[in-house]
Amino acid sequence: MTDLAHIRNFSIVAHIDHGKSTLADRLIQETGTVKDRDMKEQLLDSMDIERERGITIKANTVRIDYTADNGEAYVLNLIDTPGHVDFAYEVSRSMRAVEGSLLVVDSTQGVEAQTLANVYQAIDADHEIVPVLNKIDLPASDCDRVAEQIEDVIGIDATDAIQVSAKTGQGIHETLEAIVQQLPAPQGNLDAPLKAMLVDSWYDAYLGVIVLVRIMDGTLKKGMRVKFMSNNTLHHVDRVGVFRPEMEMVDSLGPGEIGFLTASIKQVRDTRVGDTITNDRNGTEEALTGFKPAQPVVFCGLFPVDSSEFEDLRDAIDKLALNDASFSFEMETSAALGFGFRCGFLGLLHLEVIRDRIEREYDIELITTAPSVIYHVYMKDGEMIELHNPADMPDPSKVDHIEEPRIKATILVPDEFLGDVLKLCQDRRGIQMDLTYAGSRAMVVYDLPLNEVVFDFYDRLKSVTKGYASFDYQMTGYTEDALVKMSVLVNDEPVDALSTMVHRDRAEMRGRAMCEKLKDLIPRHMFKIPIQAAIGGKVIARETLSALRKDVTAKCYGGDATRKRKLLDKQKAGKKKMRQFGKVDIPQEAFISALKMDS
Ligand SMILES: Nc1nc2c(ncn2[C@@H]2O[C@H](COP(=O)(O)OP(=O)(O)OP(=O)(O)O)[C@@H](O)[C@H]2O)c(=O)[nH]1
Repeated sequence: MTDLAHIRNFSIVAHIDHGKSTLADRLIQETGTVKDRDMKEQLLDSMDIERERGITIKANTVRIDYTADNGEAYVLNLIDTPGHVDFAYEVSRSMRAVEGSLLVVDSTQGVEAQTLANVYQAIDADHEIVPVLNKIDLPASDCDRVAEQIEDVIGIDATDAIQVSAKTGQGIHETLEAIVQQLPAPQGNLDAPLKAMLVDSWYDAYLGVIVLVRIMDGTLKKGMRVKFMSNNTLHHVDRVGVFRPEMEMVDSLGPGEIGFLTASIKQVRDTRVGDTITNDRNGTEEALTGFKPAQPVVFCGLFPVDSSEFEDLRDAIDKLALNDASFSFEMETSAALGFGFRCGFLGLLHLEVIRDRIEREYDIELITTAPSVIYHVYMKDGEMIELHNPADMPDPSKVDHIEEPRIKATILVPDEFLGDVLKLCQDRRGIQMDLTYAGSRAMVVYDLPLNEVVFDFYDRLKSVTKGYASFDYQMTGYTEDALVKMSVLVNDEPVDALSTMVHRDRAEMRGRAMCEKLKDLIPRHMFKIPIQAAIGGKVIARETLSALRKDVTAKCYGGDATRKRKLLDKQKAGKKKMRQFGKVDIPQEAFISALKMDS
């Protein structure tokens, strides 16, 4: 157990790609926590998928021993937090477990939307904040400008900001000294009953659920019985340890310390993030406050391309859910797609990550239906229905009104792209709330329907600003609007998986765009195929795909039989990725591409 005065707990807050993981690696390396030869790049991004995408998804933790220039030995606990907007909730909970933050800003870029969102969370959690200007090895680095920006936009003193290159190691020693000197030591009472915060939990195939904890008061010991206060469940603690970053068992953890416990817990769902852990008898009276479970906000259907893989998909989803309490699912049947699952996610990135993992780790090809938000449908009889799937929309004649979720979006963008950003937000039914400047960058705040953002807003934003805009959002609440369900009929058969909720004023435009897209995406068949968009019984847009005999072998006449066979095989493989609707084959990518808008 380490005495409180020699502990420093901190997190690193940054915009995506500003170098948070690289800095963490360097701190670990500089202190000899990991031997040089064991050092892999981006040590804390443990999942392959994270490494490939270069984003940190799960909050990770490491305990670092550091002997400071004053000769004293300190224990530094770093909790690494994710940087993407979907995981804002994970950021907020890990913030509560530490007393300070390093605010990392890329000195070639400056403050971005997620810098702001994350630093405000740190300020909310009463953190002491140490500004760090990273990437000073790059010629485009401009520390004075960025320090000024931090002061102007965030309002914290950046005169003593540490200048760092996480790449070369310059400034790392100064960063470690600042952690020890500027961040406060944790407080806590060793003699009080155990009070520990459940910061995070995940499933490990060997040890069961691993629970990350921050000890507030008292002692957590191996062999003791503890109570999870939210549901009064009792558990026998069979291991206590710390991350260095690999697991190291210890006998106990005391106030201010961060580590983990295992207690033969089978499912992540049995551990609520933010819960208070105490002794089974004579425990603490007061639980920690302020935590709520993460709520999924984006829903979509996942169906196997090959319907015989449904059981494999169920298995994959069950396993993924073991480790991800924020991912929800239930079985769904679609007339068009057969058996599958309706799944809920924290946001689009979360959706993509889960989808990729199913495809890659479990080798199941998926059809993903259009993402949808949760609508509140108020019926004339006073009932309110939460609509997760446009296909389940009740009879409109019985509906009184519909409410949709809205968000407050903050976008930071260089001046020259401002016009395009305003147009994009306007086109997505946005209401401008604020527009300010920080140097040559504009900060715009918009009130937008979440529905207009979940799909391809982020992609569009990146493309109209050549990647220079940054974006962050928060849910604000539900408001009523003129929303209708638009169905799509291919060859007169409704394709339920393509149903969407749209604003009445835009339905026609959307319907037309969707029919045109589908016309390009669906291959020609031997008969004419009408493609229609409809609201209720009324067709609002129509395209016709003309008939064609697609003879791919025509150009190989008289020729080489193997080439001919190869072409036919290739065509067969292409077919596998299609689904039949009535008599029409629709390729998998149509379900997503048809919904992308060009505005
Ligand atoms: N030249 C230079 N490149 C750096 C430095 N620090 C980080 N990088 C590079 O910047 C990119 C992003 O760094 P990461 O550490 O992955 O950024 P991050 O903030 O952790 O990103 P997320 O984990 O996705 O939030 C990587 O390609 C790094 O190699 C630096 O000091 N100098």
